[in-house]
Amino acid sequence: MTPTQTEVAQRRGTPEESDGTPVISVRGLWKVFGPKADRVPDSEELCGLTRRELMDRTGCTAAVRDIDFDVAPGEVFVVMGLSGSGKSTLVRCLTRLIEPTAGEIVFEGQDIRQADDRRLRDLRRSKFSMVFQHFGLLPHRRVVDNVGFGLEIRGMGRAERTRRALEVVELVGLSGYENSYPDQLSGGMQQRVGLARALAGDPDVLFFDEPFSALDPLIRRDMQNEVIRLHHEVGKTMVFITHDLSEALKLGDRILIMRDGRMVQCGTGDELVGAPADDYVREFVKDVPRGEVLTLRWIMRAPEDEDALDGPELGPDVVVREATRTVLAAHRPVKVVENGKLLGIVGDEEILSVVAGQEGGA
Ligand SMILES: Nc1ncnc2c1ncn2[C@@H]1O[C@H](COP(=O)(O)OP(=O)(O)OP(=O)(O)O)[C@@H](O)[C@H]1O
Repeated sequence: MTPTQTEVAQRRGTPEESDGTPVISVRGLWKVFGPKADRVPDSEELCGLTRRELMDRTGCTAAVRDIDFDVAPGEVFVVMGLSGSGKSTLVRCLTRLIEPTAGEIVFEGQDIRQADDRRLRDLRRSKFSMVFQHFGLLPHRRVVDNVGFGLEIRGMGRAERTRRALEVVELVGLSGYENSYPDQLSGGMQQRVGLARALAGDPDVLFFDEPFSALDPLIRRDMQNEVIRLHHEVGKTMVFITHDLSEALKLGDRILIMRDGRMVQCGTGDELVGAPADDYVREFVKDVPRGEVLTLRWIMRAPEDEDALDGPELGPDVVVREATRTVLAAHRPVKVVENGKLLGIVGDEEILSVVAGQEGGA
């Protein structure tokens, strides 16, 4: 499934203000499984081996290899890759559910790798929340008590946690089901309980590990829209793992593509589609409808002497599909303008070449 025009427009409409300080900053992160794993990141020779060679030589698997990235406040940051590319390991390293082998993960000015048990417990209880594919709901507890479970562990009194739980139950659209038990709910509804539970403690960062993979396509689409809606409402920073490109494009402000433990490219959806870093990414994005992802910035051209410059104006970040009607109706080039400055022009030819799928890309 590809994102619809409205969904893309919705995403474009959620810029988050930021002072430029990342919420999470990852540098040189490695996770190597196997004997004497520590020696791998330090050895130029071992780092140069393929996965297979490394396994044969050392018995080790480098699940995450020398990854760097920053997550901005309020951003939906997607980690995407095929099965076995290292997505889960990477994201579990961020909260130290898996101990990284090397590298740095800075959160609130501190390297999470240096955190002692107490700090780590505090981070997991009040700063981070996870939503997994398997909902992990407690079967003998009602929805409201499942949602309030984390608050109970934190020591919050019954009345207060029930009040908070009911608030988030409403937020995720489960009002009326507060007193149901998990097995009385559909898969999609159970995942809404999982979402509510993750939101209840008002965390700084929500981590999603393929949360919707087990849901059927229509419910999955609903849940994706739900995440977009919740993100609009609560503006939380989210790190979302998926192996599904259309899900990544629909949800992600930026997408990090992994292959064999390495980062292949990290960028916005239009950057991945407009300028794929290599053949691997190019192959990944080749079926994406370009008009729904590329913006005018990618297709505009410099005006020439004979071009009329009295056409309508549009911003460079308008998605091609949304600009099509304006451009085709204008009978003269549309000016792409940012902060009063003419960046370029777009005419019928540029639009049609993308919509017809002929535009060249990188
Ligand atoms: N505990 C472990 N011990 C040894 N190797 C592991 C361990 N956990 C993961 N791996 C290996 O690390 C690599 C990355 O696995 P990971 O589960 O992170 O990938 P993934 O992209 O999340 O895949 P999937 O989408 O199938 O979950 C794989 O080759 C996997 O076999």
